[in-house]
Amino acid sequence: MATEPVNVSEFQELARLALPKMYYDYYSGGAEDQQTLRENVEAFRRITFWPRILIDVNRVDLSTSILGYNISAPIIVAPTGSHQLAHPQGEVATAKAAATCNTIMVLSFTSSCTIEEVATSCNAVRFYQLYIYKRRDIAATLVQRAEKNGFKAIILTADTPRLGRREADKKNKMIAPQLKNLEGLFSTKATSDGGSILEAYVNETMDPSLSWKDIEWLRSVTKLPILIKGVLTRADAVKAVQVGVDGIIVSNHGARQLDYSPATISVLEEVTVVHAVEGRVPVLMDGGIRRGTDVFKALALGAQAVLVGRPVIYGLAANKGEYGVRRVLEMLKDEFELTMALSGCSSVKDITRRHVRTEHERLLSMM
Ligand SMILES: Cc1cc2nc3c(=O)[nH]c(=O)nc-3n(C[C@H](O)[C@H](O)[C@H](O)COP(=O)(O)O)c2cc1C
Ligand SMILES: CCCCCCC(=O)C(=O)O
Repeated sequence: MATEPVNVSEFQELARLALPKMYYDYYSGGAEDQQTLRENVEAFRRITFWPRILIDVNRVDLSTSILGYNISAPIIVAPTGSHQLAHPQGEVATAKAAATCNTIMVLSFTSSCTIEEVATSCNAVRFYQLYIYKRRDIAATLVQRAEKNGFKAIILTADTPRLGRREADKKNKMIAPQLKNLEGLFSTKATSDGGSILEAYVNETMDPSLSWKDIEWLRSVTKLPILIKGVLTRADAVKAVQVGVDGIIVSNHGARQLDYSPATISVLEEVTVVHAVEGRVPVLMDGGIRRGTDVFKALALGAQAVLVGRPVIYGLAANKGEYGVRRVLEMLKDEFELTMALSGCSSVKDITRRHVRTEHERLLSMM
């Protein structure tokens, strides 16, 4: 592609050209038949707008706040692993872009750069994403390091008792992550029987017995707010509120875990995660956000903000580092701003359920 990308999706092809096949497949792939991977994007396309006219949109304010932190737009960097496979500056470049765009970065447990490197690189508001290994002391140590280094919340990813079946990774014999954070604490060596080494590593280390009662344990090792990532059902949303989490992330892990789980935008309201929660804690969502219109749709259906995974990596990988990530975030913000103006919303608070029509409503209207 000779010209500069004009939308977020165009970064994907640049990333494909820039990356070794093993890494590109790891970043872009989903589980098994990749049905949920396609659906995460397609489900947004089935939602249409009910725009309002003759409303003063001379000034459009995208800003919002999450857990009390003001951000320039409800678009946050999702936790994704191994950024140094995409660019030598890894998560430091990503964090700097998040800081420039005045948004939150969620640093992955599987980051290539350390908690300390990211913390000292810039002043982005940072949350820390946690996986819990069989060796619980690892989680406790990392949470405490994140807290000491100014991270503002813990995101517990709860959808990965084992790794999803990612067939490209099996064929490519995907390597295990280089987890610099674990140096001196825990080995990242693993052997596989000829398939994905990453998968073998995860299945050896992750604690599949993790359960709701462990939230209490996590509370006992940190004062930071705890958000649960991976909620897809009303029952789990209710449970999460009952056990006292400080926020919920509706996510299917970018379709990398259980194939044929629903597209996240389709359950955000439909499974009434939002209704179940009834405003008691913030509800965020991720999966398939590729346009500013997607951000608007997610907010109209009750999310307070969205997280963006692959597009950030593609921006990073297109040999552009911090600049590429910044461009991705800026493009999404620009498109979101235009969507607000064309829908008659001058602030995020003005976005309501009445601004969108779901597939379900369209079908009902035909009966
Ligand atoms: C390459 C890659 C690595 C990921 N690593 C993590 C991770 O370490 N922890 C986590 O909670 N989620 C991880 N995720 C899931 C993302 O946080 C997020 O849920 C997903 O990417 C959102 O979908 P999107 O890529 O369509 O935006 C990863 C996703 C990708 C694509
Ligand atoms: C402890 C290693 C976890 C690797 C999985 C990273 C991830 O969430 C993903 O690839 O998806």
